[in-house]
Amino acid sequence: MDQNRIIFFDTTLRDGEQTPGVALQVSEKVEIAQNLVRLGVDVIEAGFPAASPGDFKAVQTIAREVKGATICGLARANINDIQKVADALADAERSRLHCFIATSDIHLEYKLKMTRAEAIEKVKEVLAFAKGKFDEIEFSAEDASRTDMDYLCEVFGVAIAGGATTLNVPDTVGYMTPQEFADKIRYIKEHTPGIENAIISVHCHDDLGLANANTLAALQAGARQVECTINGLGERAGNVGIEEVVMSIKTRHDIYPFDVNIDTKRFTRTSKLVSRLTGVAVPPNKAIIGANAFAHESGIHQHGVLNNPGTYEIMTPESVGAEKSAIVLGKHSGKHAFADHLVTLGFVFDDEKVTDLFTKFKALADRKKQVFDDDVIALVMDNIDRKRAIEVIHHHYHSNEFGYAYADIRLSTPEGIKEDAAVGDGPVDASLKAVERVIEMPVSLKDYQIRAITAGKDALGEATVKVEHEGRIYHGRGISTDIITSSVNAYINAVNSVYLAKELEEEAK
Ligand SMILES: CC(=O)SCCNC(=O)CCNC(=O)[C@H](O)C(C)(C)COP(=O)(O)OP(=O)(O)OC[C@H]1O[C@@H](n2cnc3c(N)ncnc32)[C@H](O)[C@@H]1OP(=O)(O)O
Ligand SMILES: CC(C)C(=O)C(=O)O
Repeated sequence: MDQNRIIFFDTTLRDGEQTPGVALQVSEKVEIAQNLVRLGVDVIEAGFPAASPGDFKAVQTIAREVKGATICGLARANINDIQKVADALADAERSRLHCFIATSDIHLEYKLKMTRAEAIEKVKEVLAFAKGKFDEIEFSAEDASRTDMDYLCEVFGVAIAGGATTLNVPDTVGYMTPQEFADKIRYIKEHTPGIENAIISVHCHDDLGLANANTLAALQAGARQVECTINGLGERAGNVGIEEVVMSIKTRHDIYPFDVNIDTKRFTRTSKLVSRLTGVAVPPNKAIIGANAFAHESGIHQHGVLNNPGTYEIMTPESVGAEKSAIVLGKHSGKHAFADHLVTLGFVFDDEKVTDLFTKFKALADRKKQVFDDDVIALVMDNIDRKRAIEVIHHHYHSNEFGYAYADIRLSTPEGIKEDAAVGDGPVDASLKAVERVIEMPVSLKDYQIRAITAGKDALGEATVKVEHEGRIYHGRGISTDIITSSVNAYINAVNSVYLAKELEEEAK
């Protein structure tokens, strides 16, 4: 294999599942594994078969159904665990045993209650048992980064003699710093018998927020396998996220001249899938996959990005499969971004009018965390003396405990006052259907979200909707203590945006 090719070993389904509160079903693990193959990972650590019958089943099912990557199972240094991995991986296209034992003095003394010599004997014994049962054997020295270096090299030498071809150096407790970790990898390369025929792997935890920096430093020092997870999931502060390592290599290829075989355009969708199935939300400010990774809120940045995204973006959102850069209007936004946004909403004004609206926008933004499209539309409407096309005159609904709901609505529309009624699955569905019947405009609901924006029993509920009309997306937002009213208002606001855009288009002709 190419000397600079990095092997990606994904452990979302094993260390990632050790994230507190996460327990995946077999079918969910298979779905994630299939997506990992599409992403291009080389090895999938599908689980720890001795941990539970469910984990055994998951590893076995993935081994049977998921082709295109090596399937790996974790085992302690004991015969029973290794036999379970062998049984679970019997039908794998290519199988790998990942056998580990802790080697630091603190783990040996307090956890395993073994001497250094006994641990070495254990490695010899279990690898002799494993020999011939797998296509590949990986050996990990748990807590390697806090292990005496000469002892670590001795254990690795024994593992290589026992048939291991990948030697993993876990920074189990995320204690390393980049320079120090790189020095350890070089030391291992220079002092481990037989290492020239093996691959050095690293497995970095993020306890000090250094997992990616440590991984990259290890690669520079000669490691060629990276153990990682989707969304940086994993025990405690998690493992290094695959997207961070890959995009560091791709973005700084001048410093990290490595070859990777990962389809980076799949990062965002894979991240969303894993977040949905694990129930672990991705923080908005998370590098590469966070919702804000390509969002710009401040005027100076927005001005730069509008002229050339490269001023503030070191990779394109498309390269990681994210939606295009977002210009978020808020109190730090500037006039360039505001004027650009007016145009995207269909408003074209002279500079004097834009300046006047911008002053009012700044005053509004000082009072609100984020200014949405319908806030801007309302601001414009109030200042250009234009009536909203549709207003609610009356709205009434009722529903029963079986989910059946009825709603009627009376609206003032450009064609006069009109009313209609509808039934639906719940009061929101019935109310929006009633609105659709009245407005007779082909709009389709693309997104609908509801959230409480204040606390307590009288909390305000905010509904946001996205509707599509003739290939364009329009946004609407509504706020009320009654979430059905919020939803109807959000929908009507989005429809008003459609009317307004049409009016302005007509005027421009
Ligand atoms: C750094 C890592 O992430 S390692 C992977 C960690 N992942 C997990 O632990 C998840 C799955 N684990 C489990 O379901 C359980 O811990 C099991 C099924 C593996 C074991 O459960 P139990 O038998 O109840 O043991 P328990 O978890 O309390 O203690 C761990 C035992 O494994 C032993 N052990 C720990 N690591 C190793 C090792 N690498 N090799 C051999 N034995 C080990 C401990 O000494 C202890 O043995 P003891 O029971 O004889 O004292
Ligand atoms: C099993 C090993 C590789 C591990 O998860 C760790 O040390 O963190």
